Amino acid sequence: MTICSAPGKVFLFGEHAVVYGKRAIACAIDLRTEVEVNRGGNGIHIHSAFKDDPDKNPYIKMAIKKVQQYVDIKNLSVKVSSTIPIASGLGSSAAVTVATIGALNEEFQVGLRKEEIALMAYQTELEVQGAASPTDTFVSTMGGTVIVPDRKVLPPISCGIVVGHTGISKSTARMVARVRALKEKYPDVIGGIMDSIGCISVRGEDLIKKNDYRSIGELMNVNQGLLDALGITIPELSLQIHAARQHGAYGAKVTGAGGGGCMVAICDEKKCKEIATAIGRSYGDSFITRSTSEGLIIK
Ligand SMILES: Nc1ncnc2c1ncn2[C@@H]1O[C@H](COP(=O)(O)OP(=O)(O)OP(=O)(O)O)[C@@H](O)[C@H]1O
Ligand SMILES: C[C@@](O)(CCO)CC(=O)[O-]
Ligand SMILES: [Mg+2]
Repeated sequence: MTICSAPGKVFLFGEHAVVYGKRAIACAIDLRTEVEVNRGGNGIHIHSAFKDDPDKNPYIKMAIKKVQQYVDIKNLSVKVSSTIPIASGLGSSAAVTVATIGALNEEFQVGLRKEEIALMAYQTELEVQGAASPTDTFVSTMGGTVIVPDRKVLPPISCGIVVGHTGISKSTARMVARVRALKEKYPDVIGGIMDSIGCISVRGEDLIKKNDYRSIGELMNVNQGLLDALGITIPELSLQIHAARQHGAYGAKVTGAGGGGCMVAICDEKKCKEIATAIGRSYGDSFITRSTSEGLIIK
């Protein structure tokens, strides 16, 4: 029996643009998905409290298929438990994929290194979704603050992080397809927006190294303006974003694919409670979280 867990994430900068090779920066957060694998039984059985997916666990099944390229897995039970809101921009699909591959790697002594697990998890997301960047799977495997496609790992950020959750679920695959259609229709216009988002992430690396959270927040706000231009913000997310800014956040934006799901604000730690309350009053729920260095771990 092996148990592994892997974290969710927030994007500071670069979602959507990263699908086109632009730079993005994301932080692992202290919400996690735990996967327990047990050999034996009769066939492959998956148990998860999340049962809404019409495709019935596509990420877990694809993750098992990837590991089956290395070892014969016939009889197996997989149990999943998670504190990451699903289909909400916090990387729940990456966390369940990374934790599954990590647990199988350990249980069947496949010998994959962390970089290889991250790559296999990325290929899993790519096959299930049709399009994906390596960001979510890389940050979930490595923890800390990551820069993609460079695959740099920096320490966790040390400011306050508040997440607003609209409770409106969305599908990453569908949002990525919508942005792609817009880009194909107006390649010159949307291409320029993608370039600008990439520039923000390039500036962001230096600011993160200097712990300049005020400037990081300023650029998160600029990034949000560009995400809005891509059409991925909904009114409920805008309410939460503006509530966070009005109550002293350094910056606030959508995290992940948009179309619903979550926004993220960064702030002085002392301001977290006030901002979380303001977000919750504007729409949906909110919670305070932390950036973590703990990526994929074996329990
Ligand atoms: N605990 C879980 N158990 C089983 N499947 C899960 C679990 N968590 C996530 N999933 C799978 O991930 C899918 C949601 O992935 P999706 O990429 O749309 O959203 P997300 O990863 O939460 O957000 P984002 O990709 O924007 O960060 C679910 O439909 C389900 O297939
Ligand atoms: C929208 C997107 O950029 C972020 C999803 O968390 C898709 C991806 O990077 O795979
Ligand atoms: Mg996902």
